[in-house]
Amino acid sequence: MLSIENLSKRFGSVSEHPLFQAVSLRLAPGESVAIMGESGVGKSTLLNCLAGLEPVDGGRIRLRDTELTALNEDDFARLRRRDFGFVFQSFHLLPHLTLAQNVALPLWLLDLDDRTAGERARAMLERVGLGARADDWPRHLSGGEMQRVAIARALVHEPALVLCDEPTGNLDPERATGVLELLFETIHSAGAIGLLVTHSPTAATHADRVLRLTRDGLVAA
Ligand SMILES: Nc1ncnc2c1ncn2[C@@H]1O[C@H](COP(=O)(O)OP(=O)(O)OP(=O)(O)O)[C@@H](O)[C@H]1O
Repeated sequence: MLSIENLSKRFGSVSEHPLFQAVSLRLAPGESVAIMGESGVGKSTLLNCLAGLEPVDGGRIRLRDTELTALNEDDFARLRRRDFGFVFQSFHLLPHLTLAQNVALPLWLLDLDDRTAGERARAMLERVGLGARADDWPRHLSGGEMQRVAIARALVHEPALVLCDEPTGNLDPERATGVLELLFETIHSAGAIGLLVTHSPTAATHADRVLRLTRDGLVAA
């Protein structure tokens, strides 16, 4: 379970109006939500707060039994490696690693041995339809294929929470649909919680629920 209670975030002095406040949301394993909202309202900042990359000014975030907002940086970094997956607009594949090595990265960071990490990475690449390309290089892939690898990397360590920031922003509509179907199918079947930030109403329809972020919280879109 992910539980966000009354979250608020402010940049600048306390006299300034918060960027957003009263953000509350509960999501069970296997559930997903898309968050839309006008440019600059704080969608990416909200994801950064959830990932512990930005401090919050008020409220609480709990994931499973852990209050994330009470963790110190080191503990959050450990938990982030284990329980979070990320998919961004830019695919962030490492060019000097093969696809299998890119996907194995989160497992190496969790100290899995090379052999197990390699096997799991290859199995995950199979799931996203790129098993035959495991030893190929990122530069040989199309944008849609790169994002499939990024999805495999985001989910290979079976994270509890997958944060996606405009994951199909660099893809044409046809590729975007295929990638989103794969992304949400993989999140749901893994029993993970998916949180998607997007400007695209079409992309948002792939999530179970669509919400809009406002300065005063999340409302139905
Ligand atoms: N580290 C920071 N320091 C100060 N202001 C920041 C910082 N990060 C973001 N902001 C400001 O917070 C506001 C929200 O930014 P954010 O990127 O979260 O919005 P967004 O809703 O994701 O926008 P978009 O849809 O355009 O990507 C913006 O005005 C931005 O300039």
